[in-house]
Amino acid sequence: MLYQRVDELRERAAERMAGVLREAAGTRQARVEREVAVTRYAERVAKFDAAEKGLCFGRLDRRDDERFYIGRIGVLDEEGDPLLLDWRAPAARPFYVATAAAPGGVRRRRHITTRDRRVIGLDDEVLDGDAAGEEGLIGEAALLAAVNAGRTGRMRDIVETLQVEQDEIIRSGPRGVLVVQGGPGTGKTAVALHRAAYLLYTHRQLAERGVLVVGPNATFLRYIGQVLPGLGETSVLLSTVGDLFPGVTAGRAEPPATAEIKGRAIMAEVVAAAVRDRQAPPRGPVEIAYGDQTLRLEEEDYRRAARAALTGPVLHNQARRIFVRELLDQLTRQVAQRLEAVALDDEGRPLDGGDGLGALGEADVRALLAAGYPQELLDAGSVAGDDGRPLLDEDDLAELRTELAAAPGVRAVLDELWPGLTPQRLLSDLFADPARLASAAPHLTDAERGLLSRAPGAGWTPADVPLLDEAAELLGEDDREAQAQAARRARAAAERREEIEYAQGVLEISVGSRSSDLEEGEIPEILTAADLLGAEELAGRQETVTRRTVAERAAADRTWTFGHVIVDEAQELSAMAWRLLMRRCPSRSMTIVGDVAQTGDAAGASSWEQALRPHAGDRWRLAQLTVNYRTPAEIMAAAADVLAALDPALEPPRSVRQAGVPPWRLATTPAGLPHALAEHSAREAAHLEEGRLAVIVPEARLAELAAAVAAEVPGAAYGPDPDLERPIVVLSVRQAKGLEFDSVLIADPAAILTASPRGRNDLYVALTRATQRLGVLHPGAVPAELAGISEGFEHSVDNRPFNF
Ligand SMILES: Nc1ncnc2c1ncn2[C@@H]1O[C@H](COP(=O)(O)OP(=O)(O)OP(=O)(O)O)[C@@H](O)[C@H]1O
Repeated sequence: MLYQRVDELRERAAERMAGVLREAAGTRQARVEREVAVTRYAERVAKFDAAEKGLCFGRLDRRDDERFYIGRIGVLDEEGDPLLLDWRAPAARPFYVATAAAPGGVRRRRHITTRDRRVIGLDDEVLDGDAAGEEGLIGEAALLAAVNAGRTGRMRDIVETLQVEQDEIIRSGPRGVLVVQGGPGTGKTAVALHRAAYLLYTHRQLAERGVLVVGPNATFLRYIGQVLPGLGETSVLLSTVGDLFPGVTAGRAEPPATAEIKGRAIMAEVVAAAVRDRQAPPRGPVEIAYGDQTLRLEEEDYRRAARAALTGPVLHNQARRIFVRELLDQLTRQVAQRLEAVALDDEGRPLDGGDGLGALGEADVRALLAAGYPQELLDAGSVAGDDGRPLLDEDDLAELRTELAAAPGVRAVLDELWPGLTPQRLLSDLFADPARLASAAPHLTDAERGLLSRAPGAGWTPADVPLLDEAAELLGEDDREAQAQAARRARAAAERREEIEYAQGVLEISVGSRSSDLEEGEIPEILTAADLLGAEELAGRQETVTRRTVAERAAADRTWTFGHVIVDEAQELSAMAWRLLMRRCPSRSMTIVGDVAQTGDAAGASSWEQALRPHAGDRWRLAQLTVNYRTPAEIMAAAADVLAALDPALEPPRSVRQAGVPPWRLATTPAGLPHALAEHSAREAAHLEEGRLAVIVPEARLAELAAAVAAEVPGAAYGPDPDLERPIVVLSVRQAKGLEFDSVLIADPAAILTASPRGRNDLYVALTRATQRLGVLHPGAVPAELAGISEGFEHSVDNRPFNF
């Protein structure tokens, strides 16, 4: 019935759209109205399409005999009464929160499973007010089916089985900073994404500024990339911090120790000092070659100009305009005075022609000509008017000034004293010059400054991006940059005008021919772009694929501020990255999700308090997630040992189920590890059939061990941005963060432990990636933290002991 109704509504929307397109739209006003209507109908059609799979997944039977169906979208009948409630609607809420102990008017909750358009399963819970029947899980059967399902390399939405503690976070108001702390597998990522969908549905105005979702790397963003479009939401930009500076591709890797230094809060002061250093007074007077003359700037001249430039809170490049103007004024006066001095005697009378002009240099003569001195007066040897007064009036001085401003010697000195700077130039110059670094970063040690040093043009790293952003805030727009941007905008506007005209043509031809083919009232079966879109919209879509949505406009604009910002794996963010994100969200409407026990990055946070205090003081609220939906209890027990070694005060999350397969470990010889790993990878892969296997290895051994695995299992994915949809993928811990797999093999845990000061956190992350099976291969003795895992894998693949 619901699918039938959705089909009807979809057809009606398509029909209306076709009708609107057939209407003549002669005036501009009529065309605009047509476009608006067409866009609205096109959005409706798209929404119905997105909800096709699992349209309805629940039913609530109330004690008052009312019955509601819950689904991905809301659907009304002819009278406007609800047939299907959107999962985000307030009336749908009991589906997620009603329990046997607190049924809230609900008698029965039904989970409905569909495949294509057929119901293939029902699961009922009777909520009879019996507190003893309280299990703590909502829709247990549907939930367990979801968590046990094989993984595909793409995250799925969880609207059908959201749990109470998750629902509370998702529906929490948008204001202020909400921190969601939870152990591995507690659904933090899933909750963050559903919260984005909920906020966009409930607070429509958020769509205008869009929502930013920040994740740790490109692989992770691809992993979660389908969830929001699947929920019908597109006003969301997914990005890493490293991608938030338009025009810079932060593709270079660097040692973790360097990234750690770049992430420290003190780097804000280093960048500010680096900017100030570019405004430093010269040591002693500066001589400027100007034609065949030499002009001279005293330190005091510099200081006067700098004082004028820096009155009030101005940015470096804006201040430069004032500085340049002041210094040019001074130089103009200097040249003018010199001209007058050589041309007039002490009483202001013109000098004798021969002597006076003899004292003038070639540049002076040129300047005088440029300043409007009549050639004949110069020829006559006089530089003053008949009345004996100098002829350098305001206009003459202005011209002289223009000439000075264009003189290469003058430009070079101005550039030296107060250069126009882009963030890129500021940082390249800083990192390439030990003297600049020493001056801007006196609080770093020589060794730390050494780590920051690099040749210009080496390429940017993700940790550079917050520094570039910081610099951009202090520099303001560089003149050249502003000009280039204005030119780009003008070009884009011209191209867009052309495209609109072209699209209008396409639309008219297309609508004309289609409508003539159609019977009265018939709608076209296959909708083309022209059926769906108005000319302007069509032009917009053709313009460039990346300029279509709010999210994409936001991605191209460094100064864009978002309606809401969601940060995933937020524990990894450095202090400098936090500063950048806070600038993108002045309203501080933010959701921050993560687990401080999983922090692997040396620049990351060890407490939320420490990360957030500088930006939000104590004005942030904490919500906790406590149930692990990913890692089975057997594997979580092994991970808990590592967590206890990390900090005995930390509580592991409670697993929602057992897998029935205990984790195993196996000792190998150091030389035998690659071979053993490859063999076990092949066995696990064969065992898994449909699911996904991850082999997690120490970062330093990634290339070597991945090659060994790929030699045994062709098609295994690895590399900087591996394809997670392949059956086997070899990853470092850093790459595996936030991801999950049916089965996981960990190689050389001792090397993971010792690779960084946060080695235990890393091992904890690696151990908690599996949804079903876990094996550990350790060359030599087992690290103490893993001694609790039973040796040998008789419970695992094929019950045969297997030793290398
Ligand atoms: N209510 C739920 N119903 C079904 N599946 C769920 C539910 N909550 C979480 N899951 C599943 O549990 C798994 C872990 O979720 P998610 O990746 O969001 O956890 P996380 O807290 O971000 O983990 P980590 O900190 O390890 O990155 C996912 O497969 C997710 O779909």
